[in-house]
Order: sequence, then C-alpha cells, then structure tokens
Amino acid sequence: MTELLILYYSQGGAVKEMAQLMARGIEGVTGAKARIRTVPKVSANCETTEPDIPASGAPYATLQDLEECAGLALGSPTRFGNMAAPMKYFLDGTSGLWLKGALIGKPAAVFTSSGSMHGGNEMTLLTMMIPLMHHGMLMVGLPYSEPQLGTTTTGGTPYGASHIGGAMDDRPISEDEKKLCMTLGKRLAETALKLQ
Ligand SMILES: Cc1cc2nc3c(=O)[nH]c(=O)nc-3n(C[C@H](O)[C@H](O)[C@H](O)COP(=O)(O)O)c2cc1C
Repeated sequence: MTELLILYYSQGGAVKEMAQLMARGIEGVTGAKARIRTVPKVSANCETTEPDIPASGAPYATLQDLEECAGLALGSPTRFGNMAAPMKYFLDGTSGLWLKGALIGKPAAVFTSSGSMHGGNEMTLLTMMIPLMHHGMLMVGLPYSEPQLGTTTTGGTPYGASHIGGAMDDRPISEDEKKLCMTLGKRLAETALKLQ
C-alpha cells in the first residue's frame, strides 16, 4: 500500500475538514492510503510544552512520517497571507531530512482556508510550496480540465485546494471546494503511484 501523508494545522476546524476530504480523494485510488497528522501549537511561553499525544484528533507528525510517506499534502490556515506559525515551525525542524535529501522526487500538494476571498489564500498556497521545493518535492496542482475550477464562486485554485470561510468563518465547505479537495488528493495519490 502506498501511503500519502496529510499534514495539517487547524485552529477552527476548516483546514481539518479539508484534510479529511483530501484523505477521501487519496483513498479513492486503488493502492493508496492516507496518513493524517497535525502539528502542535507554538507559544511564546517556553516553560510549558504540549503533551506528545494530543487529547483528540490526529496524532502529531514526526520526521519519520515525512520520510516514510510516498507524497505529502500540506494544509494550513491563511494567516496574514502566509502559512500559520505552527506549520512553519514544524517545517523549520526538517533540516535533517533536507541534508539527507529524503523528500527529493516525492510529489506534494498544498491546501488552505482563509476568511476572505482576496485575503491572500493564493499567496499562502504559493509560499507553502517554497520549503517543499527546497526539499526537492514535485508540486501537484489542479488543472482547468476540472470543471469546478472554471466555475467556482467560492474557493479552488490551480495552485491547490482552498476554502473561503467568511468573516465569521461560518461558511460551510462548498460543493466546488469539496470536489477540488478530493480531486487534489486523488491526483496526488495517482502521481505518487506513477512515480514508484
Ligand atoms: C492571526 C490570523 C491571521 C489571519 N489572516 C488572514 C488573512 O491574511 N487572510 C484571510 O483571508 N484570513 C485570515 N485569517 C482567517 C483564517 O485564515 C480563517 O479563519 C481560516 O478559515 C482558519 O482555518 P481553521 O478553521 O482551519 O483554523 C486569519 C486568522 C488569524 C487567527
């Protein structure tokens, strides 16, 4: 079985829901399986640390998860037009993998949720790609042959999957957003299988 790592951070739950949709897309591909992991919050208070195992939800990712998986889907909320600090903090701890070239040639895809339509979600997707490209990963996006990409009035971009939560973050994931999340997971899994 080819395992794909879905590594996400979510505070309000939108990116977490997108991660589950990505997993559905991955597991719709014969021979592919999703491994879902998250990262802990970061805090300016260095005297307390999060427990090793979160009280609920996905386990925290380890470097071994990245090394073992055949591909990566990376998800983060948009924060000031960029990925959230906990995800960046986790990625900043991957130098050992970079030195070994452990991720070179593996496919990767990115997804995000933002409050507003033009609040930097595409910038977040593009900048999330940068550390992955330093690792030598091969980016997988969404082509315009996916009809939802041309017609969506919510999220969905060629650079990756996106969701627009609204100012109160209370908009459900739209049908177009759902379909594009699942399609991105499927494309990632199919690419990983072809590359093996
Ligand atoms: C510190 C902070 C910064 C944010 N910056 C942006 C932003 O630049 N653009 C935007 O559209 N939304 C922004 N948001 C809203 C989040 O992207 C949005 O609520 C997202 O859906 C949260 O995902 P989650 O439910 O998975 O945590 C920000 C939220 C926080 C807390």
